[in-house]
Amino acid sequence: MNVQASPDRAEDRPLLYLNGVSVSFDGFRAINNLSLYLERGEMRAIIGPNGAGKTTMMDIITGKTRPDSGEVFFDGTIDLTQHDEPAIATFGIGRKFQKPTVFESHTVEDNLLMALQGSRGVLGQLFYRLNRDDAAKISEILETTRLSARRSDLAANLSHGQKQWLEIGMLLAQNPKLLLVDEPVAGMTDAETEETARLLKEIAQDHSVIVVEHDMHFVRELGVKVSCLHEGSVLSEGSLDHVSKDPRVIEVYLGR
Ligand SMILES: Nc1ncnc2c1ncn2[C@@H]1O[C@H](COP(=O)(O)OP(=O)(O)OP(=O)(O)O)[C@@H](O)[C@H]1O
Repeated sequence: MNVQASPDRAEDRPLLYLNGVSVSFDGFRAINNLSLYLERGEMRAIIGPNGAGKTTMMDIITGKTRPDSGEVFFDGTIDLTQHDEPAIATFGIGRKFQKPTVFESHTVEDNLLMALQGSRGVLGQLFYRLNRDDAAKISEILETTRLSARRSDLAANLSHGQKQWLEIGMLLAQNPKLLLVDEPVAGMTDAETEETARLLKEIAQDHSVIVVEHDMHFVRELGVKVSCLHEGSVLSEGSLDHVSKDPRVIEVYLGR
Protein backbone atom coordinates (compact mmCIF):
# COMPACT_ATOMS: atom_id res chain seq x y z
CA MET A 1 0.00 0.00 0.00
CA ASN A 2 1.27 3.45 -0.87
CA VAL A 3 1.22 5.43 2.38
CA GLN A 4 1.38 8.84 0.66
CA ALA A 5 -1.64 8.01 -1.45
CA SER A 6 -3.92 7.03 1.40
CA PRO A 7 -3.54 8.93 4.64
CA ASP A 8 -6.75 8.87 6.68
CA ARG A 9 -8.01 12.36 5.96
CA ALA A 10 -8.39 13.87 2.48
CA GLU A 11 -7.06 17.23 3.68
CA ASP A 12 -3.79 15.58 4.77
CA ARG A 13 -3.14 14.24 1.28
CA PRO A 14 -1.13 16.23 -1.26
CA LEU A 15 -3.20 18.74 -3.25
CA LEU A 16 -1.98 17.11 -6.44
CA TYR A 17 -0.82 13.52 -6.66
CA LEU A 18 0.55 11.99 -9.84
CA ASN A 19 1.74 8.42 -9.45
CA GLY A 20 3.24 6.20 -12.14
CA VAL A 21 1.61 8.19 -14.95
CA SER A 22 2.39 7.27 -18.56
CA VAL A 23 1.05 8.39 -21.91
CA SER A 24 2.19 7.52 -25.43
CA PHE A 25 1.51 9.24 -28.73
CA ASP A 26 1.88 6.86 -31.69
CA GLY A 27 4.11 4.59 -29.64
CA PHE A 28 6.28 7.44 -28.29
CA ARG A 29 6.22 7.72 -24.49
CA ALA A 30 5.84 11.45 -23.83
CA ILE A 31 5.18 10.79 -20.12
CA ASN A 32 6.93 7.79 -18.65
CA ASN A 33 6.05 6.53 -15.16
CA LEU A 34 5.88 10.12 -13.85
CA SER A 35 5.32 10.67 -10.14
CA LEU A 36 5.01 14.13 -8.64
CA TYR A 37 3.30 15.41 -5.49
CA LEU A 38 2.38 18.99 -4.74
CA GLU A 39 1.60 19.92 -1.15
CA ARG A 40 -1.23 22.28 -0.24
CA GLY A 41 -0.01 25.87 -0.45
CA GLU A 42 3.14 24.87 -2.32
CA MET A 43 4.59 26.64 -5.36
CA ARG A 44 6.69 24.35 -7.58
CA ALA A 45 8.86 25.23 -10.56
CA ILE A 46 9.07 22.70 -13.38
CA ILE A 47 12.11 22.87 -15.63
CA GLY A 48 13.54 20.58 -18.30
CA PRO A 49 14.62 20.46 -21.93
CA ASN A 50 12.26 20.85 -24.89
CA GLY A 51 10.16 17.75 -25.30
CA ALA A 52 10.66 16.67 -21.65
CA GLY A 53 6.90 16.36 -21.18
CA LYS A 54 6.13 19.54 -19.23
CA THR A 55 3.20 20.63 -21.39
CA THR A 56 1.89 17.07 -21.61
CA MET A 57 1.97 16.84 -17.81
CA MET A 58 -0.14 20.03 -17.61
CA ASP A 59 -2.48 18.58 -20.27
CA ILE A 60 -2.98 15.48 -18.11
CA ILE A 61 -3.71 17.54 -14.98
CA THR A 62 -6.29 19.68 -16.80
CA GLY A 63 -7.96 16.73 -18.54
CA LYS A 64 -6.88 17.69 -22.06
CA THR A 65 -4.91 14.45 -22.34
CA ARG A 66 -5.95 11.20 -20.70
CA PRO A 67 -3.06 9.08 -19.41
CA ASP A 68 -2.71 5.45 -20.53
CA SER A 69 -1.87 4.41 -16.96
CA GLY A 70 -1.19 5.80 -13.50
CA GLU A 71 -3.06 7.80 -10.87
CA VAL A 72 -3.84 11.53 -10.91
CA PHE A 73 -5.65 12.80 -7.80
CA PHE A 74 -6.58 16.35 -6.86
CA ASP A 75 -7.57 17.56 -3.42
CA GLY A 76 -7.26 14.09 -1.91
CA THR A 77 -10.18 12.33 -3.50
CA ILE A 78 -10.86 13.68 -7.01
CA ASP A 79 -9.62 11.25 -9.66
CA LEU A 80 -8.75 13.66 -12.48
CA THR A 81 -8.47 10.85 -15.03
CA GLN A 82 -12.24 10.41 -14.77
CA HIS A 83 -13.15 14.00 -15.67
CA ASP A 84 -13.02 16.24 -18.73
CA GLU A 85 -11.55 19.74 -19.05
CA PRO A 86 -14.67 21.78 -18.16
CA ALA A 87 -15.31 19.67 -15.06
CA ILE A 88 -11.69 19.93 -13.92
CA ALA A 89 -11.82 23.73 -14.27
CA THR A 90 -14.78 23.77 -11.85
CA PHE A 91 -12.75 21.78 -9.28
CA GLY A 92 -10.42 24.77 -8.94
CA ILE A 93 -7.59 24.14 -11.39
CA GLY A 94 -6.82 27.21 -13.52
CA ARG A 95 -4.34 27.23 -16.38
CA LYS A 96 -2.51 30.04 -18.06
CA PHE A 97 -1.01 29.24 -21.41
CA GLN A 98 2.20 30.82 -22.65
CA LYS A 99 0.59 33.33 -25.01
CA PRO A 100 -1.69 35.88 -23.35
CA THR A 101 -5.31 35.58 -24.49
CA VAL A 102 -6.87 38.69 -22.97
CA PHE A 103 -9.73 40.50 -24.71
CA GLU A 104 -7.81 43.36 -26.30
CA SER A 105 -10.80 45.53 -27.15
CA HIS A 106 -12.06 45.56 -23.55
CA THR A 107 -10.71 47.42 -20.55
CA VAL A 108 -8.53 45.77 -17.95
CA GLU A 109 -11.40 45.91 -15.47
CA ASP A 110 -13.89 44.40 -17.94
CA ASN A 111 -11.51 41.52 -18.65
CA LEU A 112 -11.48 40.74 -14.93
CA LEU A 113 -15.25 41.14 -14.69
CA MET A 114 -15.77 38.70 -17.55
CA ALA A 115 -13.50 36.18 -15.85
CA LEU A 116 -15.43 36.61 -12.61
CA GLN A 117 -18.76 36.19 -14.38
CA GLY A 118 -17.49 33.28 -16.45
CA SER A 119 -16.91 31.31 -13.27
CA ARG A 120 -20.60 31.67 -12.37
CA GLY A 121 -22.21 29.79 -15.28
CA VAL A 122 -24.94 31.08 -17.60
CA LEU A 123 -27.60 31.79 -14.94
CA GLY A 124 -25.11 33.65 -12.78
CA GLN A 125 -24.15 35.82 -15.75
CA LEU A 126 -27.77 36.51 -16.69
CA PHE A 127 -28.61 37.96 -13.28
CA TYR A 128 -25.24 39.56 -12.71
CA ARG A 129 -24.92 42.83 -10.81
CA LEU A 130 -21.58 44.07 -9.57
CA ASN A 131 -21.94 43.69 -5.83
CA ARG A 132 -19.62 45.05 -3.18
CA ASP A 133 -17.77 41.75 -2.71
CA ASP A 134 -17.01 41.48 -6.42
CA ALA A 135 -15.91 45.12 -6.65
CA ALA A 136 -13.56 44.51 -3.71
CA LYS A 137 -12.26 41.33 -5.32
CA ILE A 138 -11.52 43.14 -8.57
CA SER A 139 -9.69 45.92 -6.74
CA GLU A 140 -7.66 43.32 -4.85
CA ILE A 141 -6.75 41.50 -8.08
CA LEU A 142 -5.81 44.79 -9.76
CA GLU A 143 -3.48 45.50 -6.87
CA THR A 144 -1.93 42.02 -6.89
CA THR A 145 -1.34 42.19 -10.63
CA ARG A 146 0.11 45.74 -10.49
CA LEU A 147 -2.66 47.02 -12.76
CA SER A 148 -4.67 49.38 -10.52
CA ALA A 149 -3.51 52.43 -12.50
CA ARG A 150 -4.45 50.73 -15.79
CA ARG A 151 -7.96 49.74 -14.68
CA SER A 152 -9.82 51.72 -17.36
CA ASP A 153 -7.31 51.26 -20.18
CA LEU A 154 -7.92 48.92 -23.08
CA ALA A 155 -6.07 45.64 -22.65
CA ALA A 156 -4.64 46.20 -26.14
CA ASN A 157 -2.60 49.12 -24.76
CA LEU A 158 -0.85 47.09 -22.04
CA SER A 159 2.75 45.96 -22.41
CA HIS A 160 3.35 42.25 -23.07
CA GLY A 161 4.25 41.75 -19.41
CA GLN A 162 1.13 43.55 -18.20
CA LYS A 163 -1.02 41.37 -20.47
CA GLN A 164 0.50 38.31 -18.82
CA TRP A 165 -0.30 39.77 -15.40
CA LEU A 166 -3.85 40.55 -16.48
CA GLU A 167 -4.31 36.97 -17.57
CA ILE A 168 -2.99 35.76 -14.22
CA GLY A 169 -5.56 38.13 -12.68
CA MET A 170 -8.30 36.55 -14.81
CA LEU A 171 -7.29 33.18 -13.39
CA LEU A 172 -7.44 34.57 -9.86
CA ALA A 173 -10.96 35.87 -10.53
CA GLN A 174 -12.04 32.25 -10.92
CA ASN A 175 -10.84 31.42 -7.39
CA PRO A 176 -8.61 28.48 -8.25
CA LYS A 177 -6.97 26.29 -5.62
CA LEU A 178 -4.21 25.45 -8.06
CA LEU A 179 -2.77 27.69 -10.77
CA LEU A 180 -0.80 26.17 -13.64
CA VAL A 181 1.34 28.82 -15.27
CA ASP A 182 3.22 28.07 -18.48
CA GLU A 183 6.37 30.13 -19.22
CA PRO A 184 5.04 33.39 -17.76
CA VAL A 185 8.17 35.46 -18.30
CA ALA A 186 8.97 34.52 -21.92
CA GLY A 187 9.32 37.79 -23.83
CA MET A 188 9.28 39.97 -20.69
CA THR A 189 11.80 42.68 -19.85
CA ASP A 190 14.16 41.99 -16.92
CA ALA A 191 12.18 44.39 -14.71
CA GLU A 192 8.89 42.68 -15.61
CA THR A 193 10.46 39.27 -14.97
CA GLU A 194 11.54 40.29 -11.47
CA GLU A 195 8.14 41.80 -10.76
CA THR A 196 6.47 38.58 -11.95
CA ALA A 197 8.50 36.56 -9.44
CA ARG A 198 7.33 38.88 -6.65
CA LEU A 199 3.74 38.75 -7.92
CA LEU A 200 3.68 34.92 -8.03
CA LYS A 201 5.21 34.70 -4.57
CA GLU A 202 2.37 36.88 -3.25
CA ILE A 203 -0.21 34.72 -5.03
CA ALA A 204 1.43 31.58 -3.62
CA GLN A 205 0.71 32.80 -0.10
CA ASP A 206 -2.88 31.62 -0.53
CA HIS A 207 -2.83 29.42 -3.65
CA SER A 208 -0.89 26.41 -4.85
CA VAL A 209 1.04 27.08 -8.03
CA ILE A 210 2.95 25.11 -10.67
CA VAL A 211 5.16 27.24 -12.89
CA VAL A 212 6.86 25.87 -16.00
CA GLU A 213 9.80 28.06 -16.94
CA HIS A 214 13.12 27.95 -18.80
CA ASP A 215 14.43 31.23 -17.35
CA MET A 216 16.74 30.10 -14.53
CA HIS A 217 17.21 33.62 -13.19
CA PHE A 218 13.45 33.80 -12.68
CA VAL A 219 13.32 30.32 -11.12
CA ARG A 220 16.03 31.39 -8.68
CA GLU A 221 13.98 34.48 -7.77
CA LEU A 222 11.00 32.25 -6.98
CA GLY A 223 13.11 30.35 -4.45
CA VAL A 224 10.91 27.24 -4.44
CA LYS A 225 11.36 23.49 -4.90
CA VAL A 226 12.22 22.56 -8.47
CA SER A 227 11.42 19.41 -10.46
CA CYS A 228 13.46 18.80 -13.58
CA LEU A 229 11.64 16.63 -16.10
CA HIS A 230 13.41 14.61 -18.75
CA GLU A 231 11.97 12.04 -21.15
CA GLY A 232 8.63 12.13 -19.37
CA SER A 233 9.70 11.60 -15.76
CA VAL A 234 11.32 13.48 -12.89
CA LEU A 235 15.08 13.43 -13.34
CA SER A 236 15.94 15.50 -10.29
CA GLU A 237 14.03 17.33 -7.56
CA GLY A 238 14.90 19.71 -4.73
CA SER A 239 16.22 23.25 -4.32
CA LEU A 240 17.48 24.96 -7.48
CA ASP A 241 21.01 24.69 -6.09
CA HIS A 242 20.60 20.95 -5.59
CA VAL A 243 19.02 20.36 -8.99
CA SER A 244 21.44 22.56 -10.91
CA LYS A 245 24.43 20.69 -9.42
CA ASP A 246 22.98 17.31 -10.43
CA PRO A 247 25.30 15.97 -13.19
CA ARG A 248 22.33 14.41 -15.02
CA VAL A 249 20.55 17.80 -15.15
CA ILE A 250 23.73 19.49 -16.36
CA GLU A 251 24.12 16.85 -19.06
CA VAL A 252 20.58 16.98 -20.48
CA TYR A 253 19.57 20.58 -19.78
CA LEU A 254 21.63 23.22 -18.02
CA GLY A 255 24.97 22.36 -19.63
CA ARG A 256 23.58 22.77 -23.15
N1 LIG B 1 -0.50 15.29 -29.25
C1 LIG B 1 0.73 14.82 -29.47
N2 LIG B 1 0.97 13.95 -30.47
C2 LIG B 1 2.20 13.46 -30.70
N3 LIG B 1 3.29 13.78 -29.96
C3 LIG B 1 3.12 14.63 -28.96
C4 LIG B 1 1.84 15.21 -28.66
N4 LIG B 1 2.00 16.04 -27.59
C5 LIG B 1 3.30 15.98 -27.25
N5 LIG B 1 3.98 15.14 -28.06
C6 LIG B 1 5.40 14.81 -27.97
O1 LIG B 1 5.66 14.49 -26.62
C7 LIG B 1 6.93 15.00 -26.19
C8 LIG B 1 6.73 15.89 -24.99
O2 LIG B 1 6.20 17.13 -25.42
P1 LIG B 1 5.85 18.34 -24.45
O3 LIG B 1 5.25 19.40 -25.30
O4 LIG B 1 5.05 17.86 -23.31
O5 LIG B 1 7.31 18.80 -23.97
P2 LIG B 1 7.71 20.11 -23.17
O6 LIG B 1 8.57 19.68 -22.04
O7 LIG B 1 6.50 20.91 -22.82
O8 LIG B 1 8.59 20.91 -24.23
P3 LIG B 1 8.79 22.51 -24.46
O9 LIG B 1 9.74 22.98 -23.41
O10 LIG B 1 9.37 22.56 -25.83
O11 LIG B 1 7.44 23.15 -24.37
C9 LIG B 1 7.52 15.70 -27.39
O12 LIG B 1 8.43 14.84 -28.03
C10 LIG B 1 6.31 15.99 -28.27
O13 LIG B 1 6.68 16.03 -29.62
